[in-house]
Formats: sequence, C-alpha cells, structure tokens
Amino acid sequence: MDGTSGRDGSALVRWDRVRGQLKREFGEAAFRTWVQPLTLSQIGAGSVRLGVPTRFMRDWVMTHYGDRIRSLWSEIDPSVRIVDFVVESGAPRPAAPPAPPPAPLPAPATRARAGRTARAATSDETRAMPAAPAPQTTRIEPAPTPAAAPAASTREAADDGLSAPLDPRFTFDNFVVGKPNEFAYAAAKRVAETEGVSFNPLFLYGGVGLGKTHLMHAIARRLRENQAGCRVIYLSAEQFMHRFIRALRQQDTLSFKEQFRSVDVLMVDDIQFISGKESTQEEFFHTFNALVDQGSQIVLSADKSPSDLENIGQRLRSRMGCGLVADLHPTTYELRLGILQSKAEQMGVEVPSRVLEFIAHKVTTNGREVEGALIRLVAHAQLVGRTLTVETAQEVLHDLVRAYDRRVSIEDIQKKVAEHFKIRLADMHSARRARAIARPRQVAMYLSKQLTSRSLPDIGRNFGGRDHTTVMHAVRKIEELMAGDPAFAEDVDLLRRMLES
Ligand SMILES: Nc1ncnc2c1ncn2[C@@H]1O[C@H](COP(=O)(O)OP(=O)(O)OP(=O)(O)O)[C@@H](O)[C@H]1O
Repeated sequence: MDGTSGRDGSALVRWDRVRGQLKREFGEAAFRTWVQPLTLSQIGAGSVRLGVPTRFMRDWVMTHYGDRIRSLWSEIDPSVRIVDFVVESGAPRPAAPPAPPPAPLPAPATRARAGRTARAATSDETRAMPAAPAPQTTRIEPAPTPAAAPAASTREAADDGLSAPLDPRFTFDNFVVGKPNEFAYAAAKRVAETEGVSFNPLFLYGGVGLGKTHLMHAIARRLRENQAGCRVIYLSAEQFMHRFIRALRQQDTLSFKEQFRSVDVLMVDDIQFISGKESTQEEFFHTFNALVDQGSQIVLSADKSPSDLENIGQRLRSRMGCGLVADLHPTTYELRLGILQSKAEQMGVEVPSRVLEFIAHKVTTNGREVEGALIRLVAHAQLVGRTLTVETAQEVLHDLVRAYDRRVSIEDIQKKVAEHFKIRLADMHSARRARAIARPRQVAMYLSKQLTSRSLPDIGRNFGGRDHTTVMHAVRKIEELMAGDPAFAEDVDLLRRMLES
C-alpha cells in the first residue's frame, strides 16, 4: 500500500462518492452515526484503509456496512479489492449526539446475513500490512468465488465454495442455555460430538431470533474442529436454491448432485424458504434421500415444525420429521439476561447489571432484538461519551420500551395478579391491609415496575392513589421475599412470563 500517494485529491473524491451513496442507501441517521466518523487513511494498490475511532465501532461497521463499502469502492474503482478498517484513536468522533436514534437495528435476516460474509483478518494478513500503526485491523474482501477462492486460511474457507462462512461468535460456548432451548442445545451438541449419524435429520425450529442459526454454526464448527476430514456443508435454503438454479442454467445439474451428495454432513438453514418452490423441493428431496441412504448426517432449521410448514410437499415434510425434531421456545427473562451478559462480554464492554436487567425486562422478543438493543445503547454511549445507566438506556431505547409498554399495561397486570391470587380486582385499589390482599397488591406493584416504564408515582396513582414510597416499599418487599423463598419467586416469575407472552 502506498501511503504517501494514498490520500490524493482523486482518492478523496472517490471516497466522497462512496459516502454519498452510503448516505442515500442507509439514511441520514445511520450515516451520521456510522459512516461520518470514518476517515480515509490510506489508499494503495488494490486496497483502501479506513480509520475508525473505536474497536467496537469497527466491528459494527464491518459487520453491517463492510461488504457494501467494499463493493461501492470496487464499483467506483475496480482495482480496489480490499478494504481495511483500522482503529485509529485520532479518527473523529461525532461532536454531538446523533438524533434521531443512532442506528437502525439490524434488519432481521438480510443485514445479519450480509455481515456474516465479512471475516476478521488473519494474523498472516495483518503481518502483510505495512508497519503503520494498525493495532486492530479488520479487512473486508470479496466473498471468494469458487474460481478465485484463496488458499484456505481458515477451516471454513477450506470447505470449497459450497459452504457459507461461519460466524466465529456462534459457538456452543457462547450459546446461553435455559429452559426454552435446553433440549435443542442438547440435541445439537449430540450431533456435533457424535461420530457417524445421530438423529437423522436433526430438525431445529423456533421463532425469529431464537438461536437456530447460532446452533447450526456451532454444530458445523465443532464437527470441523473435532473430526478431521469430515466434509460439513452449511448453507441457507436460499443458497441451496440459487446453486441449484445456477446448475440448471449452466446445464450442470450432474456436478451439482455430485457435490451435494458427497458430503458427510449437510446443514440447511431456514428450510421454510423452499416453500412453494417445487423444483428446488424436488431436488432437495432426492439429495436428502441419497444422503440418508449413504449414512450422512442432515441438520435442518426452520421457523416451524415439519408438519406445520406450508407449501412443502407431504412426503418431504414427513421425511424431515422422521429424525429428531427439537424446538426453541420464546426467551424468558433469565435467558435474555444471560444472552445480554454474554454479548456484553464478547463486545468487551462493562455494562452495569441494572442496565442489562432493564433491557432484559423491556425488550422481550428474542435474542436478536436484545442484542440489537445492547449494541445500540453501547454505541450511543461510546460515541457521545455518556455513562451507561438505566436512564441512558431508557432514553436511547425509548421506541423499543414504548412498544413494549403498549403491550403490558398496569391494568393487565392487576387483572392477572388478582385472578392468580383469587382476590377481587377492586382490592388492587382498596385500602384493605389484610395480608391476603396486601401481598398480591404488592406483587402487582412490583410487576408494574418491572414490566412497564411507568414511574413510581404513576404506579402509585393506579393503585388507589398510593404514594410513590408505598410502591418503593412494595418493590423491595417482593424482591426480599423472592430472594428468600424460591416457591414464591417461581410464582411471581410465572406471572411475569404469562404477562410477557
Ligand atoms: N441462547 C442464545 N445464546 C446466545 N446468543 C443467542 C441465543 N439465542 C439467540 N442468540 C443471539 O441472537 C441473535 C439471533 O440468533 P439467530 O440468528 O441464531 O436466530 P435464528 O433463530 O436463526 O433467527 P432467524 O429465524 O431470524 O434466522 C444472534 O446474535 C445469536 O447469537
């Protein structure tokens, strides 16, 4: 890389064009938060180096915008094939808090998937860089095509062009196990750690963002690590279909069949994608049968159980359901908290436990959304130099919290608690002090504090005009009782889960 001639006027013009296009595509707010702080550090033969102010920001930009930045550079200057992101402490930080909220949450499937094609630079690549200060470099290269696949520097890359890259964060060690996913986790581990076939197929299913892809990647990685020579192919059903269509177009279905039928483990993610796509289903059905017959392992994931998949032929559905079907249930508070702790650790940031608890209470959908909320909060705090507090979280995540509060109201909580403890709803507002009445009322106040973002005085008003200190006392009392009495804690937790579902 020629650092001296690097930042000439024409390079800056090209960088401006890339930035202009990014702004049009991602919008003003995302641009201001993520693209504006990048600086053109160097440009040389075939590569561009961009400076990023923090490591966290580098990871986020690389995952969410890296591929697009690289392809825009290549469009404007076809000689550019590599874009490096380098943490440079001197790179500008945005002067003012970005308003509106910093960045869009990653759009469920597409953004996240696009991010997964990026890979961290290997130490060899980093050594090849000039001696310029590049302590934390991450590089985006074009996804290898079969013809141009580089000599494998990672195991994933070694697996010819068939397999999709594996996200290095999606390992068994990073998967948080709780009641909702313990069965799926155990089944996934069994497949990953058994030589030969376990359950065929293993079919993992569950709603959006509950960890199916994470488990699939973990299985593939573990198999490759532990079983040398085992050919493991992991790809999405969409990629399977595109490969099939390409083979049809190139009149090369024979080698397509050979490729897919010679693997030891075939893993196909989001199999619901082939709903209504009859030729792909037909081809997949034959591949499936051939692999089962020859004793290869198959692992599939979907958003529904095999029997509930619509527009997939009956015979394929029944084949898919004849191994082990394991579902991932919606997350609980504890699981979300565990996921948040694990993600914060992976991001290398210290987040106060009260903040993590706040997110786990307020963002109740799935792993992807809680992670998105955490990233957004940490990015905001880092970029505008604020400390991570519950108040910051309340402010930065206000849209998510509001959406949640619309779902659970104090009235819902009162009704559910009254029903559960068999007291009259009117007693939530009454002045009666008998313990049989006062305790459920305290539970309802506690849950109102946990499950809504209403203030203490506001909660008090909804309980017969009580004072905020009464609510505070109720919250403390219930926390104390829960800590000392597991049966009571379970009861309160059950109520919370019913309200959250
Ligand atoms: N139990 C868990 N432990 C750790 N991380 C989790 C867990 N569940 C979900 N996640 C995280 O949530 C995010 C979304 O998970 P993943 O992509 O695996 O979801 P999915 O079930 O495949 O969703 P989709 O159906 O949308 O593809 C990932 O970052 C993943 O690491």
